[in-house]
Amino acid sequence: MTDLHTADQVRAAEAVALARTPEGALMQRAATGLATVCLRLAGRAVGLRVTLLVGSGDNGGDALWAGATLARRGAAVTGLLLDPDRAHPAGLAALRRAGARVVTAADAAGLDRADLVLDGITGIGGRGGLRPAAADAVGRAVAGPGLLVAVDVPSGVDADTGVVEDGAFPAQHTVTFGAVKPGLVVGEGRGHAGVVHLVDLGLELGPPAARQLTDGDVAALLPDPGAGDDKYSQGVVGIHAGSATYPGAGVLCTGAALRTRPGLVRYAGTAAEGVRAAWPEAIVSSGRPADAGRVQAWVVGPGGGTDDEARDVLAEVLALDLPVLVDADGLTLLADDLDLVRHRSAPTVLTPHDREFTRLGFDLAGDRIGAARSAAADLGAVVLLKGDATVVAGPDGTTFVNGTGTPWLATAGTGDVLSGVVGALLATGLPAVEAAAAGAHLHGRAGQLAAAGGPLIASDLVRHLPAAVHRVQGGLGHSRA
Ligand SMILES: NC(=O)C1=CN([C@@H]2O[C@H](COP(=O)(O)OP(=O)(O)OC[C@H]3O[C@@H](n4cnc5c(N)ncnc54)[C@H](OP(=O)(O)O)[C@@H]3O)[C@@H](O)[C@H]2O)[C@@H](O)CC1
Ligand SMILES: [K+]
Repeated sequence: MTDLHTADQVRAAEAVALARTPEGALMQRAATGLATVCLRLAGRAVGLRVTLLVGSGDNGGDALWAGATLARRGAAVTGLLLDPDRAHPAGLAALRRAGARVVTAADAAGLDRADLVLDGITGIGGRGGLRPAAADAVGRAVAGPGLLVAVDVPSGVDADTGVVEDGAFPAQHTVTFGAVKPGLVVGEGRGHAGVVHLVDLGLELGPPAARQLTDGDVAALLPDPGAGDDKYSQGVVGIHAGSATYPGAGVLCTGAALRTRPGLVRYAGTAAEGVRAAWPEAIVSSGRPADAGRVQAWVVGPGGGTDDEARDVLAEVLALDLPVLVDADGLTLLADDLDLVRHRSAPTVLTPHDREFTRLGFDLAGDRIGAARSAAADLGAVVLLKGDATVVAGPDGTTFVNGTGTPWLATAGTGDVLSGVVGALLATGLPAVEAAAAGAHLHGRAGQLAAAGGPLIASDLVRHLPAAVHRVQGGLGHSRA
């Protein structure tokens, strides 16, 4: 599990640690970790041309100290001071002692010829868009071929929300201190942070603001069937998706459920003929969900249309005292009567993309974690807000950010697959927020595996689900972390 802590949480823990350690010790620890990662990434120090973009706070101090270490190892380091009078004094002295060049913005020629650029403009103390001198330095540095490494947080990225301001530093790697901040793994911030490396500062952090599951965490939520299990004990999922004219959503959703947890899948709906042809393993009927027989969780909505019949089915399923996942057309219908969800006592999982989220009446202004959380609290439901890094929030504030997403998943039908995966996990009896988070993780892993063979379509995802389950359980020679 990767715990995600906000800037305020890190600051509070740092304040406690600072009071217990000699002056400068924490910054030394951070800078040593930073230099170590840089050396590993660059593969050498001697002759390496390094440019430090140095802001006026402690983030700049980290860059200066790390630059001094690299210079002592033989790198040709240039420190560009964006606010020379306010550069971290001890860090600057160390850089000069190590023999590095120190320049100001007026004298910054050659910025685009570095092999490695360290962004120490702002960290968790940054506010808003970069100031002109900083933005100009970023623009010139990124025009070159150098490896782009952000110190703690890419400057211009909000550490908590992942909102990216114009001119922000587009890092390929981010070396972050004390804890991974949510803004490095969610929204546009994920793309700007690149690969995140955590340097442990030994901080005593409280409960995280959000979490990211690892393969090992998901494996623990998916125990293999035991000798005493039968098709019912693994959970029976019911699916109402697709239509006679467009059976695709029913076929994909049913297939995904079967491939995730092949206990028993019941399909009830008008795509019965297509689903039966595709999946002889499913128990298929064209009747109403309430008549489908024993079911432990329902999926309703994908490709089901928005007519009166679909509206009746949605109300009928939501009236059952069982976990229910609502997606796609079901969300469109739900937007007219959110009380259908608010009044439930059994768990509900809603899986909107951005447009469906706003259609439900919630604001989505940059802060995806905050938005998903407030919708979940308002509705008393688990909200899975789809995205490059899908956010899953429970009504009690429990929050997960998915780390396995791939842009290849942005193709038709992948949402139907996700609904089937999460529905199958809900039917096993997992708490709804964990079923949703684990489902998003598996769906992403299946996407990564499918995309390894080139562009993927949704049915490739279904085919790769067993391999994704195997992968998270430690198969294919991969570690679980
Ligand atoms: N505390 C600790 O123990 C440890 C902290 N550590 C490190 O400290 C970092 C936090 O340091 P911090 O608090 O000094 O803030 P920081 O991120 O450097 O930014 C503030 C400065 O930036 C400026 N500035 C603001 N916005 C700007 C903008 N848009 N564009 C341009 N400039 C802008 C702002 O200027 P001002 O508003 O004051 O004029 C101010 O001078 C943290 O991320 C980690 O790297 C580690 O060493 C581990 C130990
Ligand atoms: K930075």
